[in-house]
Amino acid sequence: MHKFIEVLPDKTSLISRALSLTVEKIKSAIERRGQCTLALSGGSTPKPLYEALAEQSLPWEKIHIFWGDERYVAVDHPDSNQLMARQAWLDKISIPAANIHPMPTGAQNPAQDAQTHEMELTQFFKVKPGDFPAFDVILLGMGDDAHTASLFPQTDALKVNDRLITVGNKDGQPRLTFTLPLINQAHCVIFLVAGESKRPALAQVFAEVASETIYPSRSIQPQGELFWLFDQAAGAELKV
Ligand SMILES: O=C1O[C@H](COP(=O)(O)O)[C@@H](O)[C@H](O)[C@H]1O
Repeated sequence: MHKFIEVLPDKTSLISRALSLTVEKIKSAIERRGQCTLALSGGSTPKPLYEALAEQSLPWEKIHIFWGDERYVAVDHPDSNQLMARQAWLDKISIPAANIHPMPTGAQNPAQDAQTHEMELTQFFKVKPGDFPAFDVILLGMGDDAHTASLFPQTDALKVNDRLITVGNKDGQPRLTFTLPLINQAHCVIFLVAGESKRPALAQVFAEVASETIYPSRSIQPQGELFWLFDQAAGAELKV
């Protein structure tokens, strides 16, 4: 793993750096393999990045969009990660509908939807059951509790290592999420972390010793590159 840490002066610079890095990684995947597989994060931090990506001129037909996690709500629900990305970005560009691969949430059975999406990924990447595909780029955020994707502290999802997709648990509410081994198979993972409220969790994520069960973002160790991008408010006190 190659790890890079950057503390940007403010949120605007953070988004601008995330934009240039994401575009660079998308282009290099397309140059190498003819397409890019990109997994999105949800929450509030990446919205301006998605708005900026909507203004880019990229070969959208060569880009396949996935989500690293999804709240278990209907696609038109305000909490939907898919809805946020569609409104900020995907509905504004000419991308083939077949290139958008949302996590399904309609079966009223999270385990069944997780299994359906697992099959979609297995077929898309043409991997054998039990093998983990390598995404070109996975965007991640980190919550104040150090969760990432929907891998929350002290939950069963953290222990799943034989599947691509599992059911996360946010205070008793189900979510769908990439598993740790799927994230860690990626060529490039980019964390975007903004705001002072993230400082206590970050101190533990970057501490020499701390629990990965309590601070799940510590477990993100991809085989390729790992970028941690912070704004000053989040990263000011980091000792790295
Ligand atoms: O619930 C979620 O939270 C994290 C962090 O979100 P943020 O609002 O602090 O940026 C996010 O990465 C994840 O995808 C989302 O579902």
